[in-house]
Amino acid sequence: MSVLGVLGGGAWGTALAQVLASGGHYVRLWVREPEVIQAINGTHENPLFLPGRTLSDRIEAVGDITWVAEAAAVLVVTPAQHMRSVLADLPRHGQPLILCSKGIEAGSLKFLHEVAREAVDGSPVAVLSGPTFAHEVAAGLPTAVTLAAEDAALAHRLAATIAQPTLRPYVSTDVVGAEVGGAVKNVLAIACGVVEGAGLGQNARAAVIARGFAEMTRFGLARGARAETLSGLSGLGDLVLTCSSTSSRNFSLGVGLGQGRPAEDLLADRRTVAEGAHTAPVLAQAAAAAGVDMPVTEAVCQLLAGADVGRVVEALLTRPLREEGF
Ligand SMILES: NC(=O)c1ccc[n+]([C@@H]2O[C@H](COP(=O)([O-])OP(=O)(O)OC[C@H]3O[C@@H](n4cnc5c(N)ncnc54)[C@H](O)[C@@H]3O)[C@@H](O)[C@H]2O)c1
Ligand SMILES: O=P(O)(O)OC[C@H](O)CO
Repeated sequence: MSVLGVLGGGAWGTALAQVLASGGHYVRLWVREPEVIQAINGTHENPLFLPGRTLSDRIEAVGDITWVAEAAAVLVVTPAQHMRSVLADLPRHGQPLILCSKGIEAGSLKFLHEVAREAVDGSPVAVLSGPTFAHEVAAGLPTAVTLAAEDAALAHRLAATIAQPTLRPYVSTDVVGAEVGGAVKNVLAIACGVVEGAGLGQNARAAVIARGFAEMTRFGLARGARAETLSGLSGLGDLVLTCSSTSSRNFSLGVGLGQGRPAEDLLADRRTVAEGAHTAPVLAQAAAAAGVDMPVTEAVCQLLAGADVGRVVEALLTRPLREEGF
């Protein structure tokens, strides 16, 4: 068994640490919040981000990022917009990085694997993504993910390292495809939450999932993703999960928007991240730059900016008719 590093002691970093430690790995978990470090090392719990789960004593929380640098591999689980600054402090040992966050960097419009390559020159980069509610993974419930790296041998090696009886990675070399699915589904989950919050019905939710998947596919193909990745775990799989459950922070944010509550109120004071709120405007810019039409994403941007739900829905439904397809 190896010593593995995890950057980020939120729900997902903690859940990944837990499933890896339960399989026998020793995990060094870099955590920003001193009170979380104290709780993990003292009472084996993370009440702030993953309440109600007793954690393995093979997890050691550390506040000094240099302590995770020499791990056999480092899982990067920071919010997308903080990945570059966190990685800037990671000493370079050529250790493989497995990116587990979902988003696109604001400003640069870069995918996270591009951010990581720039921030940690010389480290091989992989992406882990898929339908993975943290509390279920931490509870040992069966979960399957995509693990993508351009170097197929690296992807297979990392998959063998992280695979557990309850965590089954499927290997891919389509890094862009794995990233597109995770980033776009968060925005579409907000849209599905709006449908729920505004009481628009289950037909409307299915329509948003199907047409949202069409727009995910359009964008992904334009950016070099492969269709089979987009219709796999990290794309359609995660879209279906996140668009169907209030366990999703993005879906829940959408429910609030659909009920007419302002985004700034819904986002104020929260310690947890709803990545779709950050990704939506960045994705809209990236889509415009690629010449891709993403009407559901545009609608989410308008709702986050305070537009009236009824007007946004009416505008979506009365666009010129078109053929079905991507
Ligand atoms: N929670 C899940 O079920 C889940 C599953 C798959 C992927 N993800 C992705 O994992 C990433 C992390 O999400 P999470 O759910 O673990 O987080 P979380 O919402 O549980 O916790 C917030 C995290 O943000 C960190 N943070 C806040 N401000 C920061 C800063 N300035 N610099 C660095 N870090 C800061 C906190 O330390 C904490 O780790 C996101 O991209 C998310 O989309 C989450
Ligand atoms: O709670 P959400 O909306 O951030 O979704 C969590 C995971 O990304 C689901 O795969």
